[in-house]
Amino acid sequence: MKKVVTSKEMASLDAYTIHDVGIPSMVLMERAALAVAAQIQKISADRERILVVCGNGNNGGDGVAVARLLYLKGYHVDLFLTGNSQKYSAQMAQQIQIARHYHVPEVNNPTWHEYTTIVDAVFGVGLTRPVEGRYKEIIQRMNETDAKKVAVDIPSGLDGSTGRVLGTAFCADLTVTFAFMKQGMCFYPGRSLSGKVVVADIGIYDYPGNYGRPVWQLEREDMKQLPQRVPWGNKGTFGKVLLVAGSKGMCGAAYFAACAALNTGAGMVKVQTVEENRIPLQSLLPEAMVESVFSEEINQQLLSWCDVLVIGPGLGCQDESRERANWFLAHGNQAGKPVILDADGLNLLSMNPGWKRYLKGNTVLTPHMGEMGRLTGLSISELKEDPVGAASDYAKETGAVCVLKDAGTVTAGCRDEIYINMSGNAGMAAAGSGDVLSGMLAGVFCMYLNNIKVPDPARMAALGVFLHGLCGDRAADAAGTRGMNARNILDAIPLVLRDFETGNREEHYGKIQ
Ligand SMILES: NC(=O)C1=CN([C@@H]2O[C@H](COP(=O)(O)OP(=O)(O)OC[C@H]3O[C@@H](n4cnc5c(N)ncnc54)[C@H](OP(=O)(O)O)[C@@H]3O)[C@@H](O)[C@H]2O)[C@@H](O)CC1
Ligand SMILES: Nc1ncnc2c1ncn2[C@@H]1O[C@H](COP(=O)(O)OP(=O)(O)O)[C@@H](O)[C@H]1O
Ligand SMILES: [K+]
Repeated sequence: MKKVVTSKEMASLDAYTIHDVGIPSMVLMERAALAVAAQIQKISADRERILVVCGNGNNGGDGVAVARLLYLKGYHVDLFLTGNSQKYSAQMAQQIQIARHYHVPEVNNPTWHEYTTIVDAVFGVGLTRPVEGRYKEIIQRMNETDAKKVAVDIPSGLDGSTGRVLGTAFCADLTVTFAFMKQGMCFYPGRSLSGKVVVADIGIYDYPGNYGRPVWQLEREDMKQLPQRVPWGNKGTFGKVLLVAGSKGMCGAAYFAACAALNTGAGMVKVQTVEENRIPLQSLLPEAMVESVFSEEINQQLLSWCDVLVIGPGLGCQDESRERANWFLAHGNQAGKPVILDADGLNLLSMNPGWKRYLKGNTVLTPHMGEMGRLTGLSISELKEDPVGAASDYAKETGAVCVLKDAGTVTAGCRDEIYINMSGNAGMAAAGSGDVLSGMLAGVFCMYLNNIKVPDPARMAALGVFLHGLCGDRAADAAGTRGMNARNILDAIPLVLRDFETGNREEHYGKIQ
């Protein structure tokens, strides 16, 4: 799990390390420059020509130090100091003095096409306003070259908190970022502009003070947290999922969610749906049971049978759908069962705000941007401006976990734990992917039924979101991002889970012959 910080938080961490811990700024800068130089050495052959473009601040200071380190290693490096010497930060001025001592070459008007690597040290996390004028022109020239492009800390022009471009931005192949992943590099377009990201340890660590909300990015390694399947279990042990899903003419969503729950390892699945969906569902997914009677007695039986509920995929918003959602949401939460509320379940929630009283810490809401707009009254552009804030505010307001789905899905619980998801791809922007997610989330909740240590529901939801993206990536490997569909994601679930299972099995039972 990697910590993710905003520009403002990074500035506080820098200041804390320098002033409270006592590590001099020049020491941090040297470590930062060493990390960048090491990465450049990996991608640049000896004879290549490197141009390091520096601004006035400490990001520029890093760049000057990088140029010096590479020059002293024998690289053909030129420094291009773009700013006004009157405005140099103290460290930048000191770095220039050191570089001049070693006669690192400087150019004022670079012949751009001669360079094979361009290093961007114009602006870092200190960018405060849109890039204009001469800086804009320089960044555009840097982007136009065919050289390999390396950004120091963050591509210049990128807002380190939102991922938005401020005026114009450097488009990097590689970004060497310091201490922590920056939030603006997790969201598009920042994520595309950053290229490959290496997070370098430069001696800045977390501190116990509260400088903001902790935000995390899950990694493959974290999937090892998923509990292994207990060897003594039966189908009841592994969880019973009830899906309140599907309406007349909307059977597919119920199928995707039900199949996803089974493929993620749930022991049994029942679908509460309309009679019209019985035959198609049972033909498509004979493993699932179907119930179409909606009565107090049958509903109570379904509820006491299940461990986890999914309410909403393909449910529709008509009166009869509203009654179904209302009954199972109200009673499900009263019974203390985890509820995944998705799709029309969320649309019904926005039409019936009184339902918020049914939401609890183990309710997971999975709105995409459109659904979130209906729930909160915010526009999509407002939501995209600060998805972390939007998800976390809504989680706090409702007391539920909010999974705000997008290319970088944000999962927030009401206890301030926030996750930004980086798995998945544009092939998942296709009908049915969201239904698969809701079923997978139920499957992940089922995995923890027999576990002594049950993580916070927000963590379980974030693991499900990450897993969903990994399955999307596996589906894209098989079918490409254009041709893949929700069924490819369903097919990928067992394969992806198997990767993590093999390790577990060997760890627990020794190598299987
Ligand atoms: N703290 C440390 O010791 C460490 C910091 N480290 C490094 O420092 C970076 C942060 O450095 P930083 O805070 O100096 O800010 P930075 O990103 O260089 O930009 C500020 C400069 O840009 C200018 N400027 C801003 N916007 C502008 C615009 N639109 N158009 C034009 N100018 C604009 C601004 O000018 P001003 O606003 O004052 O006019 C100022 O001159 C960080 O990313 C990392 O690389 C590491 O070495 C580790 C140790
Ligand atoms: N470009 C993308 N990169 C990564 N994940 C994506 C991308 N586009 C969509 N997704 C994921 O695919 C799913 C789409 O869900 P949703 O919008 O509810 O679709 P549907 O309702 O059609 O099933 C979400 O989990 C979302 O995060
Ligand atoms: K930069």
